[in-house]
Amino acid sequence: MSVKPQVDYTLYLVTERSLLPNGHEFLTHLESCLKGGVTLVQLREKNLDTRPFIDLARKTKEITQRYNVPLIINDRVDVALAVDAEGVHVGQDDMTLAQVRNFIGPNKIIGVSVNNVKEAQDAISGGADYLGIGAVWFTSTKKLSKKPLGVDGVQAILQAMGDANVQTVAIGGINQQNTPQLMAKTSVDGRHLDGIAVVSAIMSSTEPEQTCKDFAGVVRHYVNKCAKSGTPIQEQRDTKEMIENIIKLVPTIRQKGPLVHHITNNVVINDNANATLALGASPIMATHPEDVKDLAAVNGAMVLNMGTVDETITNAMVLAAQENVTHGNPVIFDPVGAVATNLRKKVSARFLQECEFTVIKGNAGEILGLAGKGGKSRGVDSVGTDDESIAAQAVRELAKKHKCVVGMTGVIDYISDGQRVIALENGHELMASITGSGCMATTVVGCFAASKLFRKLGHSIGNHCGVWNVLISDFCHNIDTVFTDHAFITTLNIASELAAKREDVQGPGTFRSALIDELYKLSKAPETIRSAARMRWLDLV
Ligand SMILES: Cc1ncc(COP(=O)(O)OP(=O)(O)O)c(N)n1
Ligand SMILES: Cc1ncsc1CCOP(=O)(O)O
Repeated sequence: MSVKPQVDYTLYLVTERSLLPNGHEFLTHLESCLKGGVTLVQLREKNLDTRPFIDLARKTKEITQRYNVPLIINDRVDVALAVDAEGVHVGQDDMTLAQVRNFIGPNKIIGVSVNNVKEAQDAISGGADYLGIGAVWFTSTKKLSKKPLGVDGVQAILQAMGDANVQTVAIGGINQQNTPQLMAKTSVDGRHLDGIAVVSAIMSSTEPEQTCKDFAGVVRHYVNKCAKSGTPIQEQRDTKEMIENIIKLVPTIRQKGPLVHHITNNVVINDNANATLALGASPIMATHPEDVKDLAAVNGAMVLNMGTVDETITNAMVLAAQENVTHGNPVIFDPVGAVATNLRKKVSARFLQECEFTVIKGNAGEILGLAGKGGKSRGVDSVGTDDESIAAQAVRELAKKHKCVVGMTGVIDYISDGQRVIALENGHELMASITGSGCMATTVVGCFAASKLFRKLGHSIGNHCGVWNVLISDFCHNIDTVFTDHAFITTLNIASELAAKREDVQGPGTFRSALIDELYKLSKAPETIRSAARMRWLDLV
């Protein structure tokens, strides 16, 4: 009698033949994926009659068997039995777990789709071997009947599971850009995802072997860290390496021209749009809820700036944050004047409660205030702290609490992912003499974050794997990508130093124009950043 196979859930390929690139044959594509490190395969055929389904399953199993990788059949117990597949995956509307177990016996694997804590608990008590938690994000592969969970929703399910003996994968909208974020943010207190289940980003890849290597490398990186420490410890990377990454990424913004949707304050709309253009990204400054929804489907990043508080705009911003999260887009929040008035305190509290941010970036007064460390604002101007350890604690605690990257701008900028804190030391005092320089820093973070999300209408991310291979190796294997995004503020700070040095700059008015020019010049010749950038890690207890 066969025994239940040991399964490695790291990279679970769920098939969808209609997504194959032109000229790719299914079984050859599958074999490349297995060579690239796929550890589990699910044959998912929604429209195939029984006999051709069995034929395909048999051919698929011949290949998976050669790679020692288990084959799971989606929905169809009869097909699984016919080819002696290693297991079956069922959803909430399919045959029940108990019925499947009766048919296929105790030594086969059963996976169950879950979307909330109750479904997870039922599946666990019913004896599921693994849970497919999703959809994490919006996906065009499957019509979703429920709102995507977001990373927070996945984490809530994982946490509620405690130490239950069941494996977990996340599914839905997972691509190479959002995998590090998903893995890092869901690894808490010893519980973590065991892997990811991916359809389109692998099935539509023109370089499936490399794509799978990249995915598997990222997932393993986080799973291994978690196994060692309970919560993954992020390394303090060599700052020289970080600077080289910035230099490499700068031109990709212009190459890709990603859309960066801003809902920002009345004072800085024009400067924020021009800074976006100067870096080679494409600004759109739209506030209507209908626009917000459509744009989320094509957006590279969402920049939200609460400088002009107004109820309609606040509602649009909350909607924009939520819509963009369901599409897996980075959302960057600038809590302008967060603690300046009672109204702003209420509004910023609402944002933090209702939205999931990738990055929160504010001045010292705002960040200290949100972190409960006594920050003050005079109007929207910062009244900060000269004490580096207070600044560092504030960014770190806020980042940990909201599970995102937090940056505090000022003479020195402090950035944290909840563990590490880095100080960026470039910048010029004239920045404080023009309005909206902090908002411009938020825009710069948005442009860099967007440049890694190569969304094209109607195309899946998998088509851009060539570019991804370069980026993934630089950004994903060692670090949480969003952390590096924030270090890109360095680019603006260096632009301010270059602008201030110019002979034609006589004061704030000329400085403002020169700043945009220097940002533009840096975007064309980023090597200048190499000798100019100054950043250092802080060692905190
Ligand atoms: C690993 C994994 N997780 C979830 C699903 C979704 O299954 P289901 O809800 O049954 O939807 P369909 O895949 O049948 O459309 C899955 N297939 N795999
Ligand atoms: C089958 C399934 N179940 C929940 S989301 C999903 C589709 C995931 O596809 P993709 O990886 O292309 O987003």
